[in-house]
Amino acid sequence: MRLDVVSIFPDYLAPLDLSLIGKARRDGLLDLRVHDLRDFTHDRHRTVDDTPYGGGAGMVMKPEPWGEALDQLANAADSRPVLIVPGPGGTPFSQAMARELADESHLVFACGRYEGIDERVYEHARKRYDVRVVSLGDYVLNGGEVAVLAIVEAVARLLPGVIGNAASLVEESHEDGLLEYPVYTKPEHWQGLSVPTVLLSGDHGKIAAWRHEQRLQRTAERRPDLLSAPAAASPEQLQISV
Ligand SMILES: COC(=O)c1ccnc(N)c1
Repeated sequence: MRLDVVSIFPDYLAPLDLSLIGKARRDGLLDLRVHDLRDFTHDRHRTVDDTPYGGGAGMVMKPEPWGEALDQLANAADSRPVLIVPGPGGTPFSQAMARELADESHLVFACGRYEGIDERVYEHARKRYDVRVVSLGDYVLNGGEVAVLAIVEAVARLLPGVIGNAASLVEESHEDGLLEYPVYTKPEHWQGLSVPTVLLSGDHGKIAAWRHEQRLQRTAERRPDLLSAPAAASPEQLQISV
């Protein structure tokens, strides 16, 4: 997968050089390139923003640098890329969206700052990209970079070979509509607290059943909305106590 990120703060994306994502890049599983938007300006001050038409507070990102950057990246694409612009007014990001994006061959991320990007950039980009505005939740950030870090990690970890043991992707929260079960490791006793005995039994059937029950309990307690989704049964139907 090819990923391009355009930002006026490219150093914000440095964490993508670390850990499993960094290893995936070094192993050639991920072709991730970060670009400085100011490299697509041509004035002495490398200007990327200006005052908003119609007045109002703050500054708006100018269309020319974005247009040049996105045209250049589209020219480098083998197929129609997906352009993801993180923003509070976007489609809520989800594990399902992460899985969908993991099947794409080329993702381009535009990190907005200030009061946002001139709307004509979105219109222009739609000629060559599948444009999607994506939100991490109902809150506002100063820029799209933090959201890009989250989205790239959620997507990249689903790519073959990125996570050493693909089995660890199974039964994760949201993978099948339920939250994950509680996990334990040595020591068996700690601060007067012990590991549930079923996990020491060696009975894999009982352990699997206990873990599934725990997932249902946790989901009912923390995210009952997931259980009320059409695809899932209700707690009563699942015959669990809440
Ligand atoms: C500038 O970007 C944001 O404020 C943003 C991006 C993604 N999700 C959000 N909830 C906010």
